[in-house]
Amino acid sequence: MDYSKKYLLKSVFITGTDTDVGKTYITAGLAVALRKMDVDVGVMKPFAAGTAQKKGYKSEDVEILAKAAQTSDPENLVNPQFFPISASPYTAWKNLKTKPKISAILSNFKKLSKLHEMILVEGMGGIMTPILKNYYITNLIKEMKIPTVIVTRSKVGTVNHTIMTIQMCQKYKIPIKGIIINDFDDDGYSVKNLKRDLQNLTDVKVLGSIPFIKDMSDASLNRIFKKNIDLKTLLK
Ligand SMILES: Nc1ncnc2c1ncn2[C@@H]1O[C@H](COP(=O)(O)OP(=O)(O)OP(=O)(O)O)[C@@H](O)[C@H]1O
Ligand SMILES: C[C@H](N)[C@H](N)CCCCCC(=O)O
Ligand SMILES: [Mg+2]
Repeated sequence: MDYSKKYLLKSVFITGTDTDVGKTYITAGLAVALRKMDVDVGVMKPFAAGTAQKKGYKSEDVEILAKAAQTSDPENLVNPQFFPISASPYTAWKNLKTKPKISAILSNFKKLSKLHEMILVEGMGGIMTPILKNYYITNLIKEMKIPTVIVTRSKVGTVNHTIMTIQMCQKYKIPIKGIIINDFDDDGYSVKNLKRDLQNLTDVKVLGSIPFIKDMSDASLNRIFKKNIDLKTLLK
């Protein structure tokens, strides 16, 4: 079946209010829970950066995502570009002279969309991470023509970051499926109050919150995400 037509709309970009907010952990958990609902889910990390792993996938993010989705899609399809420094694609380009390849990202996304019902695409850093001059994660999401989920922490300061991220989505006319609060900080806001305030201040739905995950096994992720995330809205 040519999924690219029927299911592309189901694909979702997972962005966040910053790097290290938990986009990989949340994307992995969503991939496991959706797979357990018999959704044929694929994963993509268009750009990855950092210290390359010695074995298997270069990017640890990609390893976590591929394991969660249990796909055997080739690495160059899932992660078309890896930069061996911890930086944005733009900075990596300026430092390493390797230009980010947007066309490869978009054509690989199309190929993956033909192989699965739904693709979860993990971003990189926050939504205004620069890829080229005047081309950000926002522009990439627009060209992929898919909605986004925003991952935010529960630490104090997250309200500002979340509102700024939402306002950038609105500026670029990117549909927002919802917010997921990654409540892995022990000194953050109460999730109940944070959910109340974010929804009141932004009119964007909070799809749920995820606690500190001790066990990244399938069974654990499936239990946590099924219990805490409104997957139906995600699949609408
Ligand atoms: N819910 C969680 N439970 C336990 N640890 C978490 C959780 N979420 C994030 N972490 C911790 O925070 C680190 C960063 O999370 P993660 O790699 O998912 O961030 P990211 O937003 O994907 O970052 P990047 O922008 O580099 O892709 C993880 O390596 C893990 O140690
Ligand atoms: C390497 C790191 N873990 C991320 N993958 C890349 C984060 C880019 C951040 C750009 C910035 O806002 O400074
Ligand atoms: Mg990540």
